[in-house]
Amino acid sequence: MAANTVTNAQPDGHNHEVGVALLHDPVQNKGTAYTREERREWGLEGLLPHAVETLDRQVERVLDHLARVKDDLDQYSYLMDLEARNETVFYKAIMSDPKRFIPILYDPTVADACEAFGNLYRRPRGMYITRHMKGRIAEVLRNWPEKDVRFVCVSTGGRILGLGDIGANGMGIPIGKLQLYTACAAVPPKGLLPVLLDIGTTNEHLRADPFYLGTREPPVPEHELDELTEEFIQAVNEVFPGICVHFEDWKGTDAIRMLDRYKDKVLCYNDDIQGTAAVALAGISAGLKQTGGKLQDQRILFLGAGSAGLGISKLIAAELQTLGLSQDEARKRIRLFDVNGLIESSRTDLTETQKLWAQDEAPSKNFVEVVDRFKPTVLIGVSTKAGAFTREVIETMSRHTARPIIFALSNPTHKAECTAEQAYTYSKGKALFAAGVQFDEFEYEGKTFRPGQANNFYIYPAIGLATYAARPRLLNDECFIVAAHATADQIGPSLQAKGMLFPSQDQIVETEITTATRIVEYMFESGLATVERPVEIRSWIESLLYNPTY
Ligand SMILES: NC(=O)C1=CN([C@@H]2O[C@H](COP(=O)(O)OP(=O)(O)OC[C@H]3O[C@@H](n4cnc5c(N)ncnc54)[C@H](O)[C@@H]3O)[C@@H](O)[C@H]2O)C=CC1
Ligand SMILES: CC(=O)C(=O)O
Ligand SMILES: [Mg+2]
Repeated sequence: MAANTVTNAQPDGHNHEVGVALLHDPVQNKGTAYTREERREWGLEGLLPHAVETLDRQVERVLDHLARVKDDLDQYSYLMDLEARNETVFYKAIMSDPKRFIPILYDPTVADACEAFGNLYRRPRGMYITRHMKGRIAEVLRNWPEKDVRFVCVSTGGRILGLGDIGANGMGIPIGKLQLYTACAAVPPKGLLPVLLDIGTTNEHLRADPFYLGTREPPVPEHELDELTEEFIQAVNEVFPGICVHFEDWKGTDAIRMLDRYKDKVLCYNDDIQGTAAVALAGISAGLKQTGGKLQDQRILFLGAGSAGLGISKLIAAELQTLGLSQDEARKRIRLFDVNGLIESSRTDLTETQKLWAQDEAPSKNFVEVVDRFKPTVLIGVSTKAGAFTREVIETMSRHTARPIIFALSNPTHKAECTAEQAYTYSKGKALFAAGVQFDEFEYEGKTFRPGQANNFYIYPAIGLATYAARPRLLNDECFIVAAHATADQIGPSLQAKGMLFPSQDQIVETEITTATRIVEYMFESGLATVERPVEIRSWIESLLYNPTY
């Protein structure tokens, strides 16, 4: 047995595992695709059934199996197991039909996977950095076997989708987000590291759950979180030089504070703030192409003024300034309404970032009243408040606006501010609608409406691919504005004619390569890129892509 599991030194200096160890290595394992010669060479004879199969046949088996699994969470579990057995088959299957698999690996099924994380747990994936490792984080990170890590997606679990604080159960999100770097933008999976920064959780129900896998403590106080994060940021940069830190699903105020602290110092971004902002800007731009309106003429109202709402507001205001408006004029076109009412200047509970958006106007705790008063042309839900876009809200908006643009971005499905059916019915078919999840097409008075999916997965994998290729010093807001325009520009006349606000998910890899190409061009033009500029950017990016093959 021992002789059957040792590693053999190869001419290229790398070790090649043999025997059972090889079959248990998901990156190298080819399973039934090993040829007879390979089976002899690598000590696999007798360890595999007789048949020698192609990769395509292996993928067919996966698809055939999944076609018979009814429950999405069961499909998710099967796919996670597949990835742990054979990464090549996993990505080949996912990338064969991204539209079908994005909702399984990611939003909305990943929400169920996170909620059941402790029950579903089978094997470790990614890294768990806890408060108890303070002072030793770099040492712990060195336990990760891959040395050339290019991205770390890190969450505290403090605000997972619209599910609130679910602590270490949130690990499903960094895992899923990084899987989409590969599935949607062909970023090689080798250098992707999911991390759960386990700072404790406010979730008493989970702390009492016997299957909970995180630290059973309330979260560390803010100053301790800041120290822990500072050490983490320094440690990942020391252990994995050139790494990009992707912040995901932190508690809103932590998310904003960390991005403000690190965006000009290290290569990092916050997907909920910047990625979401870009996808919203892309959707609004696409919507305006259909209505013939101009961004300068819009009145944009947000329900929710946390990391997503404030991030989108900032990027829209930046875009308006490039169109010639002053900062004040830009901000006047935007209103935010949070759990305590309209953000306006008499409020005493606002954060410094929220104060930037407070206008001198009458307070209100009544959302319909604010809709009636402000007459938004664009309504964006980032509140986690399911059903908040009531019939009254949408009817009031529709009275003032010929083609209301309505985005119900809160995730997962049961947190959306309204459904597609509600948006189209309440607006009498006038709304241009998108949600964080994909709603089905809807027939209204003989017309078929195609809701968009306004989800940051249209943006962050492209940012990832651009970053992977150009290795920028930093990522600035302009990278996200470029990404937004590149995404919107890919909705050509035929998609526009179908009322689509986002590109088709069938060709998501092509779409994100096109977006990444535009971002990389900007990175070279602005001096952010640190690698040598190639003659032809797109073909150079294409030469770097992951291709699931043996
Ligand atoms: N579609 C997408 O790509 C994305 C969607 N989101 C979703 O947006 C939602 C919010 O995310 P964050 O802004 O990061 O969270 P956050 O916790 O930072 O902010 C939530 C905001 O909603 C407000 N709020 C809560 N209950 C409310 C109520 N009943 N009425 C009005 N406002 C209320 C809060 O006061 C706060 O301002 C989440 O559900 C998340 O899943 C976030 C990022 C991307
Ligand atoms: C999509 C996403 O990033 C969120 O809902 O948090
Ligand atoms: Mg998120």
